[in-house]
Amino acid sequence: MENQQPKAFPVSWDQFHRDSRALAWRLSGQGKWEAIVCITRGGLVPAAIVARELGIRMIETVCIASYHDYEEQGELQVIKSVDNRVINLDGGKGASVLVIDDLVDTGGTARVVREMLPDAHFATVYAKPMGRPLVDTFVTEVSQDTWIYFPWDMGWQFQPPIAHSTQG
Ligand SMILES: O=P(O)(O)OC[C@H]1O[C@H](OP(=O)(O)OP(=O)(O)O)[C@H](O)[C@@H]1O
Ligand code: HPA
Ligand SMILES: [Mg+2]
Repeated sequence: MENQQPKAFPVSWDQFHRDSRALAWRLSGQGKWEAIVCITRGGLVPAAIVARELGIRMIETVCIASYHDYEEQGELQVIKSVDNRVINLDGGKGASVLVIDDLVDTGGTARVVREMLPDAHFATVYAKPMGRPLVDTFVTEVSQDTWIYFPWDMGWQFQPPIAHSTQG
């Protein structure tokens, strides 16, 4: 599918690992969480890295899909909600829960999860300006007109030399 966003921010596995570990460092000074709720599918990878770094072994998922056709945002679908055993930890509003996703873009996904767990700490690796107010901790901000290319969506491809694209 053709890229709709003017700017591209490609992320390698190595960079994603470093950025997720940087997120864990930022979180490590901010409290103790009993459980991680990761927003699938993009949140699965940073959640694994943060869980390893912070020693959290209770991992729950909330399964949400909104971008059904790569860069086209469709209707937001909650495929699976948060289990009551996790919602009911520590007062029922998520005070001891860390919610993790790969990024916030418009903030639509984060808003839905915040309604489920209003007191949870919300963390993402990347944030765009529209979604940023919904996130408590993130690592890198990119502009709203940037598309982030994650390593699990990418493959090796021949790159034409720069000179070819600058020739008349
Ligand atoms: O802030 P928003 O505008 O809601 O966009 C951010 C969400 O979109 C992507 O998920 P997507 O719905 O594409 O599903 P995926 O995680 O399975 O790729 C991304 O992983 C975030 O969860
Ligand atoms: O910039 C993005 N990259 C990948 N997935 C996304 N889902 C929403 N925004 C993005
Ligand atoms: Mg997602």
